Amino acid sequence: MAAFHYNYAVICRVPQSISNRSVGSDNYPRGVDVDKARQEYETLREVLKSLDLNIIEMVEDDNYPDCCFVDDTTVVIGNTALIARPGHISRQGEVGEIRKVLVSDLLMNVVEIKNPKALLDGGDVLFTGKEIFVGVGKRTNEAGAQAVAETFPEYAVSMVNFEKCEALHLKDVFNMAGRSVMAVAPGPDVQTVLRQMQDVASYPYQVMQMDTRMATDMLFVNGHLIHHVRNEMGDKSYGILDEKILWPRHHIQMTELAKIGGTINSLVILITRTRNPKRIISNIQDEDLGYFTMWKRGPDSVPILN
Ligand SMILES: CN(C)C(=N)NCCC[C@H](N)C(=O)O
Repeated sequence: MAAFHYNYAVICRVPQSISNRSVGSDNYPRGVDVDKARQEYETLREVLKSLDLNIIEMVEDDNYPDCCFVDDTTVVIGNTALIARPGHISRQGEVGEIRKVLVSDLLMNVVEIKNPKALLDGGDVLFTGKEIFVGVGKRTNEAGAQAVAETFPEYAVSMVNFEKCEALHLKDVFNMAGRSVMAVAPGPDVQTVLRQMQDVASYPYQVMQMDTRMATDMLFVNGHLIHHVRNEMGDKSYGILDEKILWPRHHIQMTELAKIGGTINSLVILITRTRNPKRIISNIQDEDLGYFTMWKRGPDSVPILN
């Protein structure tokens, strides 16, 4: 199977309201340090920019304190985007702006979930490049997993029972670190889910066992691995990466956003956008779209397509 080369990354700025209104901020009575969270986000944005990606940066919306965690709002593979239905009610409205970006700017084939009972967080969907695993647990139910299977019939889609896992999202504890290397968090609850995945997997993966949860949070994009700085993930896990990952690595900090469940992978929607024969794009070619584009009213805003 050809390796995926992503050409777009959709990200969203960190809203001020994340400080004390995000899901999970109750655990931090002193609030999240928004300036620090924004620095973390900006560092990630700069790394993504260096990786041959067109960046679509959405302006934050204080009505949605978790809006920067864009990965939960959609599942995108190829030219198709399934709009998620976040399992936490406060997050369901986030999909509106994402839908607009996917439809109007990126001209994707956008699919809506039909079953009114379905719940789906993108953070529960792990696309390995070859097949899809959907964790059914705190935020995603079976009907949500079913919607993924119906939307992407060209891939094997396996539902894994994630209910007993302590983590909130599947991608808090499983992530791709390379083309067939899967990083796995420690803990018996995670190992139980891993066994389920191994039982149903259609392809062999090399399991890279990490020794901290945070060390598992990473993003593999265009042959590069973005992960945490050494002191955040622990020396042992860092040593594992040194030994196993022979492709370029980028080290960033994510401690502030992690306080409210944020991860590196949760901040990015990666897209491989090819020409879509069903929709006509006025004379503009991908190459003309600009290196750094801004959705909505940002000061550097550049219209992507018109
Ligand atoms: C793996 N992914 C996508 C995530 N970890 N998402 C972070 C969501 C955090 C937010 N406070 C929430 O509770 O929804």
